[in-house]
Amino acid sequence: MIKRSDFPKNFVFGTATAAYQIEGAANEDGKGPSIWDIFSHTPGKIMTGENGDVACDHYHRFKEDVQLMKEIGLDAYRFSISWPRVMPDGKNINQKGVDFYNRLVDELLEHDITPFITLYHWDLPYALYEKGGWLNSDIAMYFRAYATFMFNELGDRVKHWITLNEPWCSSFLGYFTGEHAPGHKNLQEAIVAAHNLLRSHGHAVQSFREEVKDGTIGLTNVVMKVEPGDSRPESFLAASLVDKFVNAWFHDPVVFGKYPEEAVKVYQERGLQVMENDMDIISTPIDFFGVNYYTRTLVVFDTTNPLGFSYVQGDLPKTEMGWEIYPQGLFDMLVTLKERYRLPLYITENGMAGPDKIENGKVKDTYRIEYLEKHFEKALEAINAGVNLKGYFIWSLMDNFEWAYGYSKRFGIIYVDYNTQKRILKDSAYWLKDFLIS
Ligand SMILES: OC[C@@H]1[C@@H](O)[C@H](O)[C@@H](O)c2[nH]c(CCc3ccccc3)c[n+]21
Repeated sequence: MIKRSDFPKNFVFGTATAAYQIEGAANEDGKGPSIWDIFSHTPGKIMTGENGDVACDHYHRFKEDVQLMKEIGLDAYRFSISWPRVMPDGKNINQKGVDFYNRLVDELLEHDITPFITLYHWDLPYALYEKGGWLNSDIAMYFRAYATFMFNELGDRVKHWITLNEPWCSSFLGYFTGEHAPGHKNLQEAIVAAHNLLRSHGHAVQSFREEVKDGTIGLTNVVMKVEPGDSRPESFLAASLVDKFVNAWFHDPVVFGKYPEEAVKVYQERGLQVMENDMDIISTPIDFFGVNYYTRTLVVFDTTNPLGFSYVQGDLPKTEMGWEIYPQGLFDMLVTLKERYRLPLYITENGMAGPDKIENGKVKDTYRIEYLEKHFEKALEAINAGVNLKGYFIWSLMDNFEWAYGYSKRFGIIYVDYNTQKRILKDSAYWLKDFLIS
């Protein structure tokens, strides 16, 4: 049985959350609307018709939540800052919003929990969306100013920063499939948004080097293990191409200063415009990649689809999200990332949505314990294979607003009763507590 002491001494175990998914207080103390506030209030966008107005009420309950993290024995906590809470119009400061994050950071430090901050986890100030949002190249300057302000405000106490959470999701789910805010369905917009997201990332890293000299900064991507869904050679080709679009497209430019060749041609015909010195900014050196790993993606050759491929369902056991449980993919991707980019890595998200039910005041989420155990084992295997893996953040600390699924998907190791806001440690939290002292 795997033990915490099998991991390197300074390896950090933590949990991850995001502002819009847990804070609530959506219109309180001067916070401005984000694109997710508007999207979640737009009929038909959220499967359950719910929104993040209250969520887990973390804005008011953060002391209790930090106490629970301490009780479990977490080393670290990854959370995001709501840009429109600190800058309601995307530019001018709302001191009450800033004060909340100062209080949260101080509470974490008082409990010996290391804060890891994500600057952007999808909740763009709506005021900036009205100026074009990620489609307007000026967004990089707004993001740089926001990042610089936060580095100055919290950089004396917070030494680990992530610029963006999953630019692939922000651009392709937000601007191509339309499943996420702002709900556009335009491939050209998705490509432009992705480029501006990466430019914004690069500008924030440049500022960080001036403002927080003893800190580390990285980029978190969703990392999908893309495999062929059948044995046709064309499907192997399709899988390798999809891997370029979803994985390499958001890693290569940050390290090599160039987009993957095979994909550039496709995108240049669809509106990608790279200006002079964009790639130099995007490839400003970072200290680590954050890896959000959940499952594999199966792809088959498909001429009926204009892009030449389609996704297929695999036959492995699945979580409540319909995602296959595939721990081997975590090992494979950690090794792939290490060999290609030679950067330290953090698993910034891994976890599962389960059919969590309260029975006699307990949640017997044995399936989540097994899921975490298997993925912990693969992470350790990767470390022993030479991957410089520095930490592992479970998604998530507590059940929360699961974007287009509303509150119907529970990822937490802590159960949230949304009627009473009562927090109940699931069996997986007790298992983790024991693991962390093993
Ligand atoms: O869905 C669970 C979590 C979200 O709650 C987080 O906010 C977000 O960072 C996050 N990203 C992913 C992976 C996204 C993804 C999976 C499979 C296919 C496409 C995208 C899963 N999650």
